[in-house]
Amino acid sequence: MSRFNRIATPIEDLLLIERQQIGDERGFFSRLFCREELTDFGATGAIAQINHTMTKAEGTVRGLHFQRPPFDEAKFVSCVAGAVFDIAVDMRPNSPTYLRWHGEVLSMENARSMMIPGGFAHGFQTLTDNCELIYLHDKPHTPMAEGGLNPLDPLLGIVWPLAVTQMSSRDAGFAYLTHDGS
Ligand SMILES: Cc1cn([C@H]2C[C@H](O)[C@@H](COP(=O)(O)OP(=O)(O)O[C@H]3O[C@H](C)C(=O)[C@H](O)[C@H]3O)O2)c(=O)[nH]c1=O
Repeated sequence: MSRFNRIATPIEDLLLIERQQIGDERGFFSRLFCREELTDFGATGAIAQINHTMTKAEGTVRGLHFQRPPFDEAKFVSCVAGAVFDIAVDMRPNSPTYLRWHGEVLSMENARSMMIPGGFAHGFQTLTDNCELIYLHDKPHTPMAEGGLNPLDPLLGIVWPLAVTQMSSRDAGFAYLTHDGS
């Protein structure tokens, strides 16, 4: 019996994964990831790095980040405390949904994760204080390959649920895209 329910999104290959929680009087047990069941995670299927972030204030935006090929990484993003509006932007040049974004609420309560293939930029906005995210990456952090999109870029047209209360200077400094996506 699968521990994960896969939900398609309007962007091909971008999946929402619902994790089964096995509850009892003590609370619940949940499998955060399973390579055997989620074989389509990443090109290699291997987990190269696991990251954990805590974001203190509601309304904070982190992202939108990506790594350029050959370091373009698949990410499996789960919210284990609080709730976030998680966004992925399709940056695959030949994709019919190139530069389209899709967002989902990930929270401790809804036990949902986003499976984001390589070729996407990722970011999120916190919907509560004290949000914690766990990221699984199939490639290591490679600063020289890192790039970013401005979360407020009008060309992307991302509708953030809340007024943006905090953003790193790096994220705020990403240049807006031009109409050819450059
Ligand atoms: C990503 C990363 C960062 N760092 C260091 C670099 C900085 O000194 C510090 C904070 O990095 P940054 O400001 O890039 O952290 P976020 O803004 O949360 O970035 C992350 O959040 C967005 C939403 C993502 O999707 C990425 O996973 C990741 O880029 O951690 C590391 O040491 N290893 C890493 O793998």
